[in-house]
Amino acid sequence: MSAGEQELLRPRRSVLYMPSSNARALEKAKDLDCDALILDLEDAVAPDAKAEAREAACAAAGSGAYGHRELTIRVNGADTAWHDDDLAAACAAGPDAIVVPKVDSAAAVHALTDALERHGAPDRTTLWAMVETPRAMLHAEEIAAASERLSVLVMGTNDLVKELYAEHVPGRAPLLTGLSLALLAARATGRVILDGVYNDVKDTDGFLAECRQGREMGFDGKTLIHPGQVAGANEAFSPSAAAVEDAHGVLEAWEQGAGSGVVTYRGRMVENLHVESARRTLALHEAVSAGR
Ligand SMILES: CC(C)(COP(=O)(O)OP(=O)(O)OC[C@H]1O[C@@H](n2cnc3c(N)ncnc32)[C@H](O)[C@@H]1OP(=O)(O)O)[C@@H](O)C(=O)NCCC(=O)NCCSC(=O)C[C@H](O)C(=O)O
Ligand SMILES: [Mg+2]
Repeated sequence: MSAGEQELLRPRRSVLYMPSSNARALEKAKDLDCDALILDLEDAVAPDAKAEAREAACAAAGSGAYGHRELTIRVNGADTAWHDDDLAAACAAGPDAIVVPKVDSAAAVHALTDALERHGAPDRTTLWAMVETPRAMLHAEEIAAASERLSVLVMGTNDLVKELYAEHVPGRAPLLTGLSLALLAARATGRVILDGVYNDVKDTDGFLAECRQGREMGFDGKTLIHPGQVAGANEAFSPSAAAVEDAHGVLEAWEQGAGSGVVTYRGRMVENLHVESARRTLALHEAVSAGR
């Protein structure tokens, strides 16, 4: 399996944001069952807390205290006074990835990868680009393809709703074009893509419905804002027991019909492309199980 294929199978079902200014949240995250953490310096941190939050995020990234969880730092945007200092500090801390908000062109990605090199970020530190503006939706493919260092696209659905003058509604009809454009770009370029956050931390049914929608659309996982959302996202973005059983059945039926280009399983047509999907389901299941 190539490095790119392995990257696509790394579980990122539950990716939890937390304000880096919140010491309690940083501590609590060490015991949460999420696949990845985004230590935020941007929206969740007040201007007068930015410097302290930066220090806390970098200390956390270098602490080795977060176990298997992928650890990332979200810096402030390129158009802010904090961006350069955030990038320099994050590069020195060397998290698994640096998350950058409001990336809207290939040129922006190039400027970021140049900055990562200039600041001596270790090779293991990749770039996660947040796509959250109309311009980013229209340029999603060139953003995703701009650098091999860019491994993940992250939907910023709050900013997208704001920029579109849209509204948050069940089913997300106003966002479907943008979500689909970003998904197409991620899949066309072999990148991972994470769905946006669900703001109402008390609305479990609404949250689970949005997880299901994201999974059905093809997202690899969901960004989260509260520990109470982790278990639901893990379940929604893991292959279910039924899907795993079905995948084994597809492979068995295919092997029994060796040589013929088409067989049936449980009354369904099975061709080579279905076998590839079944293999992916099993590989994902294995990757998720290995992390437990
Ligand atoms: C949304 C919250 C402000 C809710 O906070 P609160 O009411 O205090 O939550 P609880 O009392 O239910 O908290 C229970 C315990 O869990 C800990 N906690 C809460 N949130 C987190 C978290 N995100 N990570 C880790 N731990 C967390 C509390 O400390 C409590 O612990 P304990 O004391 O032991 O009981 C709050 O959840 C929050 O701040 N969430 C994160 C907000 C955030 O990071 N926002 C920025 C990212 S979203 C975004 O910007 C997306 C994008 O850019 C876009 O455009 O869409
Ligand atoms: Mg945003």
